[in-house]
Amino acid sequence: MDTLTIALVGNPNCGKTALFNQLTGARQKVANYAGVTVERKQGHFIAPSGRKVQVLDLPGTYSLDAMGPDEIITRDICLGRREGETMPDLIVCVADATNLRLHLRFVMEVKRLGRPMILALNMMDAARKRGITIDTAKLEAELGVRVIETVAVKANGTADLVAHLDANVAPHVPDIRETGDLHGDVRRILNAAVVMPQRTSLIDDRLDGILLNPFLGIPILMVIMFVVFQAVFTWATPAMEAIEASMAWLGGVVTQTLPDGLLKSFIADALIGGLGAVIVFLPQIIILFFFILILEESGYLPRAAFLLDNLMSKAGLTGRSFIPLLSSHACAIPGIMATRSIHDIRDRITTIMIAPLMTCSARLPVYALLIGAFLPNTKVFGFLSFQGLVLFAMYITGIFSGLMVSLVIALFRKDKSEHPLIMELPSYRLPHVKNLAIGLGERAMIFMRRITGIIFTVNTLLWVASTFPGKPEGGTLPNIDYSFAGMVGHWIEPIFAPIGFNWQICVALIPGLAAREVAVSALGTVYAISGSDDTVATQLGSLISSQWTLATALSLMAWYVFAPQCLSTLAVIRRETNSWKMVGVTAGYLFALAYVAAFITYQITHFFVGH
Ligand SMILES: Nc1nc2c(ncn2[C@@H]2O[C@H](COP(=O)(O)OP(=O)(O)OP(=O)(O)O)[C@@H](O)[C@H]2O)c(=O)[nH]1
Ligand SMILES: [Mg+2]
Repeated sequence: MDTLTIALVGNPNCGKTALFNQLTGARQKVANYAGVTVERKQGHFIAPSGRKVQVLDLPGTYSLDAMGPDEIITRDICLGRREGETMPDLIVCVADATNLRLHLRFVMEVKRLGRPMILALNMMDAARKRGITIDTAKLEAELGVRVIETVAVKANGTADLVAHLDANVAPHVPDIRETGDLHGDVRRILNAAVVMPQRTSLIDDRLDGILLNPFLGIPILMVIMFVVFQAVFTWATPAMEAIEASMAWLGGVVTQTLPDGLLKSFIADALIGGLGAVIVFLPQIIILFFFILILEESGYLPRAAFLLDNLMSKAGLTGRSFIPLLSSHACAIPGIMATRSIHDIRDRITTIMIAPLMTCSARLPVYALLIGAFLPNTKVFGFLSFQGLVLFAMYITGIFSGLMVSLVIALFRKDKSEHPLIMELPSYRLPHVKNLAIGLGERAMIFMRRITGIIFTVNTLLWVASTFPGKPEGGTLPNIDYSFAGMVGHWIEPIFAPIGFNWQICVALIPGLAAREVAVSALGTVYAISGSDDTVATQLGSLISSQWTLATALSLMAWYVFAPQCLSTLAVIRRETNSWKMVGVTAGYLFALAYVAAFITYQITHFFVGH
């Protein structure tokens, strides 16, 4: 069968990726703000007749003027001018039906390319709900382009589009009747084909009146963040206890049934003690992402950017840095990739350098372990979880440090030009329960894949290094003290003694360089191996709380705010900046800050608490 290649182009946030996912069954990130997609993505589907349709999803652009790199890339791809890229047989221009005034301009620009195209009039559900009536036939006639209605977030919302692509109609090249007056053309077409309701979206205006209110805006933002971290601690408890209990049960079974030896040690110490220590945090990760996904879909996030713009520009950051920094709270890697939308190179470098300071979800297990083990589970004012408050403070510390570092970088900058924030505020939208469930399932899968992938691998290596060469004749200490890992731990301990880290933490920090949560599994393994042979340490929290001082725990938390304990982040910095020097500078300053912050935290706590 023949293959049809189509490219999805359009303004940001019109639903290209949602359409792409719906067509191809992919799971690319969709969110309700501009600039979500930063890399071209390819996929395909087989239409009912057996025809293969190759689909290309592109980053959104506001125009095709050769202004910025994104615009040039999109235009070149449409025209088949890009090396290694086949020219699409058909351009599917996607437009948001609720915002045609803006989006039609882009359609007209695509038309001028003189390539075969159709218009996917997306978000028709939202347009109908708002009382916008669009006469598709008229629109088609006025535009001279085939128009197909779509709802990219509904199961069969793309049926018409698929049928059209399948029908093997000869691709139609629109007639270019240049009037030269884009505005005039758009106005004429809108007048002919679209009837807008008297008032557009009362709900949006009302909500913005409250959420963007100069006095209420920031406090509301604070309350929202606050609630998120409260929920992470309070809602997760039952599920976490259930996982802990099953780990303990499993540990019991293993100790009773397996004979002493390497296999038993591997299962009990590395798998149950090590991986089990991380898996416990799955419920908290899910709850955190539950809120992140809702915030992303609702359209609130760009409003938060608007509220914080003033603060950010005082710290020398541009408004464009907001979305990359925000994504970095899930993971710094997509965050750093999202900096591609920042055109000013120095702004971009600053954003890349501070992205690792935003608290990514891999830090959650580390913080949650330490907070849960060392800080009292008390209520403040009778209803606020103290542990939730501390977690909130950890996130704020990350953001605040990022702003401070950016301020310092700005001091060294000669060019003080400012870039005002120009950002479209999308409509508010209720998240679809089904999409939310799919999104959460995805996050759970990613977490489990990390556990069975990198965490398992690195942790197994650590178990080997902690088990061999084994206890010498007449050795009195636990096995691990004589192992390779134990030797290395004792060897580097003096470097970390001033910040209160014992040798076990030193051992855990090394595999923890691969990924942050590995430190938790590594501590689990190290303590499980050190423990007596007939019990399996399933409660890492209670174990460390009896062996470490508060000063050590807080110092390790401070360390984790800054330390670049993630190889993938460093690799992506190298890829995005194409410079090892940037990797060195970023890793260097982050390690230095980590050491200083941990040192200060340790010494101060030690001084006041005395132990
Ligand atoms: N109600 C409704 N919402 C939609 C529809 N299509 C997409 N959305 C929502 O619109 C928002 C933007 O969708 P995306 O697919 O991320 O948009 P995009 O065009 O890929 O955006 P960029 O990657 O930033 O260029 C998301 O909140 C989607 O859930 C639709 O047909 N109806
Ligand atoms: Mg997209």
